[in-house]
Amino acid sequence: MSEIMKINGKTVSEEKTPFLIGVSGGTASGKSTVCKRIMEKLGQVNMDDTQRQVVCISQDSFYRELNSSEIAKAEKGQFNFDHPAAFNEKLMQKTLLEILAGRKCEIPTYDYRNHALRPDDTVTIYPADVVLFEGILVFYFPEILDLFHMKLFVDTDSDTRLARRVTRDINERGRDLDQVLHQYINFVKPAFEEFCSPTKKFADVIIPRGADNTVAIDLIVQHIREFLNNRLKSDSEKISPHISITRTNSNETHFKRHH
Ligand SMILES: Nc1ncnc2c1ncn2[C@@H]1O[C@H](COP(=O)(O)OP(=O)(O)O)[C@@H](O)[C@H]1O
Ligand SMILES: Nc1ccn([C@@H]2O[C@H](COP(=O)(O)O)[C@@H](O)[C@H]2O)c(=O)n1
Repeated sequence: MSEIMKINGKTVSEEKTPFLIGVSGGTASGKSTVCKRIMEKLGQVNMDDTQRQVVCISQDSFYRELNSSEIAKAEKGQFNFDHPAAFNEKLMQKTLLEILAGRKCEIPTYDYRNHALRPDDTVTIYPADVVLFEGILVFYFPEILDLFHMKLFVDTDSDTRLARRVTRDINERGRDLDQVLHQYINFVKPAFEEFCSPTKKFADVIIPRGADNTVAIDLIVQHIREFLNNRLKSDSEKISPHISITRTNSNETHFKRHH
């Protein structure tokens, strides 16, 4: 018998509810890189999307649409993308609730060069056992904060973050140096101090130095592995035909979900 539980007033089967992990931290702190390392260590990277047990979603997919005057500002580094009002909070919450209810979702990808979502370039998020949701303000909105089963904060020195951000925004996001620095000094840094940094207190685990901190990442991976093994055990006790398990070596376990 599957347990029935309520998530924000909605009834869902606990059996299907993924373990939702929030990953926050300042810009360029290494949130995506930490998530990538976790996925790699769990053997979840080179596999078909439909078979993944662990998936990662970026909060950037929930930036709200800008009007033409806001886009003109954004092009000059004069729009505040680090303020909570830049996000579509309701859509973010609705999508996470769908995910927690074990439903398949379509999520748009974000185009940093044009400051817009790509509605025609969506990613399908298939039901998974563990979902990582990463972004600068994932712990800011109380109703979203409440949904996480585990909260990680990537804590990287701000000079290191600025240095990485300059290189990344120029090389990958089509920005020039003046624009990056103007945006950083006027919006990114003050908003980090006002909205992101205070949410560090909600974290269960703080990861100093981000992806360089292999000890912290290994501990988190171990915790996720235990969750997956327990779920697998209870699934196989019910003789589920939907999941198969392969152990490739003593440290790596590959899980496959058959839809
Ligand atoms: N430990 C690290 N050492 C060197 N470069 C890193 C490290 N972690 C991240 N980076 C680089 O810094 C930039 C930002 O990292 P990313 O993981 O995308 O941060 P975030 O998701 O927090 O914005 C990327 O170009 C990434 O390759
Ligand atoms: N059009 C946009 C949208 C967002 N940003 C910046 O991205 C940062 C968040 O992404 P990270 O990978 O760095 O966490 C945030 O600080 C925004 O300033 C942007 O520059 N342009």
